[in-house]
Amino acid sequence: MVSTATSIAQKKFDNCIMNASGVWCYDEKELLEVDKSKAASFVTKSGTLQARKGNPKPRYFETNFGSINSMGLPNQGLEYYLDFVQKIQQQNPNKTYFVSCTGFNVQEDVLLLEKVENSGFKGIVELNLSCPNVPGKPQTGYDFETVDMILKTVFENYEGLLGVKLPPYFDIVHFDQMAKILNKYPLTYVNSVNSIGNGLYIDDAQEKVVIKPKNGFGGIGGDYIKPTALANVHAFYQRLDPKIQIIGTGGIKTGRDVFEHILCGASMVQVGTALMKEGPGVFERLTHELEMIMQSKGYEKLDDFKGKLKYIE
Ligand SMILES: O=C1NC(=O)NC(C(=O)O)N1
Repeated sequence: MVSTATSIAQKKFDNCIMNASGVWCYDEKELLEVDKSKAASFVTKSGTLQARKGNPKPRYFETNFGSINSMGLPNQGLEYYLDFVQKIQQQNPNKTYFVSCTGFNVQEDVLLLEKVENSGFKGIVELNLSCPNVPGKPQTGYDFETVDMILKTVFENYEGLLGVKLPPYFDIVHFDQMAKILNKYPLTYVNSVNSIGNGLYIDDAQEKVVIKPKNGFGGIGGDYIKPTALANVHAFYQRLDPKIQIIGTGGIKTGRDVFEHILCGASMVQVGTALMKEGPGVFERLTHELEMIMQSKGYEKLDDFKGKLKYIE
């Protein structure tokens, strides 16, 4: 009998597949639907200090190969998500939940994590360092000195479980430099990747972009980004202290994609575009497909193949 169970920071999950922050996690209704699905857990939309309306619509568009979005961090505010998770935690005391948050500067990041600690939240925090869609705001994950300073400052006070959501990197030297910084801190996990920022999708018939914000520039997800996602998962798996686990996000729409992310070193995978297209039923399908692949290969548990990607000698 195969098992798709996994653990992050000794927190056990009966499955290794969950939602990606930003998808099906905006409000209580969506979060409850993911909670009731076959997903291992849920992560909330990145909460900011104040609730945000986000960018003008249309701000999300699906293509045959994925999606483009410039949501602009629409969210109910961190406290809404903390209150909701506290409530649902009472009903499921043995389940570990994830709350995502993001500040617009280090002071905000510290404030957000203070709010988390004061709320008594006992799950895992995902600090989003990679939203590409707030006009005028950079993707923090590409500013290495700032990431170093944020983590140094945050860990001076925060003592809970903390993961970071990173943008995709495209240069081996950047993997080296980023891993050197991340290895200095007691991180629970690194989540690679967020969308590939500032792509452009065009409607040829209308000769027009398909989303309104930023003249059509938006984060790319789906099939387009799987090779990049797998490379980032494996690059950090190769470089990070084994105490820092990897969550793989990007391009997952079949059990094979889940299998490949785990083969690259992921302990958990998150689903964005495919969840947006299919709804929370996607978790049951992906779990079944992964189980079939494991069975056909004689693997009983994730550790039988996690991180065991072979190279050509
Ligand atoms: O981190 C994010 N990544 C995305 O691709 N989009 C959202 C957003 O725009 O809110 N945030």
